[in-house]
Amino acid sequence: MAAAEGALSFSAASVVEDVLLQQHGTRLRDVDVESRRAEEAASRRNDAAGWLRKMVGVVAARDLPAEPSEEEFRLGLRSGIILCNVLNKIQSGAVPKVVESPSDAALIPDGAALSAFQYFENVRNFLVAVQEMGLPTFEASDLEQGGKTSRIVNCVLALQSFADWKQTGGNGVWKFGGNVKPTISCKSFVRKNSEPFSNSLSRTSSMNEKSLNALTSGIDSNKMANSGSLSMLVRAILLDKKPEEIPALVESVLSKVVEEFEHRINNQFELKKSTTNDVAVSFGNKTLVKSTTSEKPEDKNMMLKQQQIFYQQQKDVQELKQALCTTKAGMQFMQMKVQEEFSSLSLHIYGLANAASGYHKVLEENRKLYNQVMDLKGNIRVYCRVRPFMPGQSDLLSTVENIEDGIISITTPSKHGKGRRSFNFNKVFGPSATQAEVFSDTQPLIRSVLDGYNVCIFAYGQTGSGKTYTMTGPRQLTEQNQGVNYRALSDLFFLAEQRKDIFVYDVSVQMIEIYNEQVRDLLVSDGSNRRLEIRNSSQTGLSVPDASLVPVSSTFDVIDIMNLGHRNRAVGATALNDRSSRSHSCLTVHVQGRDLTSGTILRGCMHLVDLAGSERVDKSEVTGERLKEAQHINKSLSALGDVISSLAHKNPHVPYRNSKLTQLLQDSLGGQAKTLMFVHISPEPDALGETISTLKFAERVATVELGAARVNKDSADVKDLKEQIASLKAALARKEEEPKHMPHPVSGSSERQRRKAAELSPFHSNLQHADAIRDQNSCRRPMGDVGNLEVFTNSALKHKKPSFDLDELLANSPPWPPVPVQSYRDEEKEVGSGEWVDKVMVNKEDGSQVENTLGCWSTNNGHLTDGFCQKYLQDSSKNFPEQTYSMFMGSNGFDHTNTDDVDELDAATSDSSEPDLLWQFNHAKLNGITNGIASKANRSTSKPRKNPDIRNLSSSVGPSPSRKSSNGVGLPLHQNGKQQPAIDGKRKPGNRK
Ligand SMILES: Nc1ncnc2c1ncn2[C@@H]1O[C@H](COP(=O)(O)OP(=O)(O)OP(=O)(O)O)[C@@H](O)[C@H]1O
Repeated sequence: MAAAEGALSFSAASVVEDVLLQQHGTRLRDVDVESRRAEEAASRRNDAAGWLRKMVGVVAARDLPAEPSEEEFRLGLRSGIILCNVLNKIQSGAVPKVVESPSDAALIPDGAALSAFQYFENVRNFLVAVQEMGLPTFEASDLEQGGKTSRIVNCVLALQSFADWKQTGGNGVWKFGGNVKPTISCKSFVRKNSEPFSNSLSRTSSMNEKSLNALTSGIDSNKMANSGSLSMLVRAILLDKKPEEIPALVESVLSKVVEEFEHRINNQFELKKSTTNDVAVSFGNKTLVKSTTSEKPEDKNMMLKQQQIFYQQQKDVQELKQALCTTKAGMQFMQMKVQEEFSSLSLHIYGLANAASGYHKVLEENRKLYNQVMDLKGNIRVYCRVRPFMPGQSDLLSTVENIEDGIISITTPSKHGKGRRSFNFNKVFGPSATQAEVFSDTQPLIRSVLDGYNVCIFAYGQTGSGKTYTMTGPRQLTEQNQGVNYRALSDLFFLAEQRKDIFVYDVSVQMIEIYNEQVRDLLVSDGSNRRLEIRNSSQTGLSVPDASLVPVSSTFDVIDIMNLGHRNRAVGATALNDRSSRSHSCLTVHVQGRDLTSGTILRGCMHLVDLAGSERVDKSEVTGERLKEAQHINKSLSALGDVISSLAHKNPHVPYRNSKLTQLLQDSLGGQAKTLMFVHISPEPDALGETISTLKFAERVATVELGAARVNKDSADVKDLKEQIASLKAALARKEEEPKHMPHPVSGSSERQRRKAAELSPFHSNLQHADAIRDQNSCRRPMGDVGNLEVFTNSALKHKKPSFDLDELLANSPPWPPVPVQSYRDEEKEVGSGEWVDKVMVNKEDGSQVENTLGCWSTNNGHLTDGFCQKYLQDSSKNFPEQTYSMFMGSNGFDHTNTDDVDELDAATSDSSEPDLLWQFNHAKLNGITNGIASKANRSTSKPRKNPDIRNLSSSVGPSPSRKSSNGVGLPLHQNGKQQPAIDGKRKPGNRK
């Protein structure tokens, strides 16, 4: 409250006074309050001046008259000397240094100015001391003209009161007001007023004064104490008031005073605020505006406080600046760090980008290496699969004796009871192998397709051996028994998905069928049966550009597509297999991959071929249309064999155009293409002939085509052959002990036959050679002693050429396709000696072959016995099946056959005569032997053939019913279908079924 009061520039008394004047001014005018106030003020001034003079003495207070006017009073005290000295008298040392008036003012130049300054010091020191003593003060400006003298008077009188209190011993706490003697005497006041007024005033004063004093004491008791004018005013107001009116009056005055007080406080507060702002602004501008510097102590305090606040604020600002600097430095540091991290990150990213491109290169390299490994494994791989017995065949004994490490051993009957023949493949799957197991080794090829390679997977085998099962699956298809086709495509999608960050692949499929050498689209939905052309030089890169090309993106698409294909596929019923497919079906998957980084386009193509079964015509009991189908099938399979054979020998010309099948597969056979052949065999004993033929061919393909593995395989063969040569030598040595001459019962007819063939043939030049061969025949040994025709063939070659040429050897191995051996059981009965298969081969492949072969061989060593030749020729004269013929012709004659013309093919078979056949066979084998590889000379000499018999014979492919007699010699039939009489009369008569 004291602080608040100190800050106020007005007193509560003045406020009350003003309020009372405002409310009752008009009435007060009547009582001349102003004059009375002036009178009262003069009286109090005189009291104060008198007391001061008394205290400091008249001399010292020479400027202060005893009854001074307001002006005199102010000027008298203006130097502050009197006031300071009086104060020091009351309380010594209250003002430590009092600036005294110079004794001679003239000594001081510009003394007035200096004095004013010094006086101001005195006044200020006085006011500070008085304030510290708790006495009412005034303001320094009150000593100037216009100032409030009454406040100075109040202060002096309060000082007097204090001095009196001190003089009386200073007991208790001095309290201004309580100790103050009222300076206004009622008497003198009353003296100037009329009696009734005086009475009324005296009557109410005791009570009313108390009320108003109580009213004002709480507000400004110090100042009110000596405020005679206020008392007078109060009295004047209360003069005519009744006692019961006074509370309401007091209440109204009080509320008015509070209102006025609040109003003034607010005004002052506003004023202070603006002053503070001015000061702050001037401080901010670092110029201290003197005019704003209040000389009042409250103002000074305020200023000090403001200064403190200002300094505090400046300090805060400094601190903030410092914090800002620190933050800035921190930010710069962080920026630097971010920069550093950014550059290290860039380096890291750069490294990663490098690594990524390196990874790309590694992937590329990986792909190359992978494919190189695949190449090293061999471009053509051969897997063998054995079908399990069909339901209801549990009582049968399997012909498959053992399967181990890619070697399959087949039980074969021999003269000693039981023989065994082993074949080596890349892999052999037994009857219990699952579809997944079979496919697992195929998977790497799928990867190659995505790497832009062409792949061909085909299933080969006799009818009902499980080709369709391997490639597609059984009729009731489940996820487990899905075949290679489905798995290959889902693997393709899977790998494509895995590579999707590197490559984008488009996959589309075609499905076609080759039936009777006609290409049909299997993906037509309108049932149209249009013949399609195969164009290997097509712009689109598609072999069959007109076939439906259906984009696929999932295994489900593939299943749909293949279901459609299977519905459209020509399926014919045969006696062997009611689902036997008589056409080759080919699902071709075209893959185009775009490298997302380099933009390179890779194109791969995969043929998944389910070949038609190479069934034995006689067993299938087919005629007419079915027979025609069979002939076409065998013809195309032969062509496939020729192509593989040519590729194996790296012939400059590969006879792709000999069949639609090879034409179709041209891009996927040879070159960069990778080929996988699934060879299927049936386990039944009655399929043994087919099984052996199939396996022989397959082994040959595997041996020939395998790259790196070829050496090992070749070595095994060489070793095998060497052993056989050794055994042959031993046999020869034994034979040398026997009689030199043995009459040959069939030599005459044989000679006649051979000569006739030679005459009909345009190749007269070979006659001489044939003679030589005939001569050698007299030295042949019986088959039973020889054991294996192939051995002889190979041995002869070996003998002829000291440096062993494997290719040549292979070229002279049984040709492809291995045409089913006819009625081997019959042959077995007839021959009854030697290793079963080879024996069959000997018997079925006719004596001419052996005659020639051995002739060649004998020419060089001259040790073959007549007994052997006799037996052999005998056998050959009665057994000369056209299958055997075609087996040998397969690799030599198909490239000049008009394969498109089925009727011509039939005519060929019926036009053939036995001598022609015999000659042709001899000629072929002769050339085969003398030239090593199925010679070109043979082909070139065959080409100009004009003789229809010869042409037709050479073009006969596969099991032709017209040539397929029960005696197996392949007696020619006339066009009417009747068999020609045997030339030598020894051939078994009999018609084909
Ligand atoms: N590995 C096997 N497991 C079980 N059943 C098999 C297996 N292989 C083939 N089969 C069954 O044998 C029968 C003949 O098989 P499939 O039709 O596949 O022979 P194919 O060689 O395709 O005959 P074709 O040449 O006439 O088309 C079918 O009923 C088939 O389900």
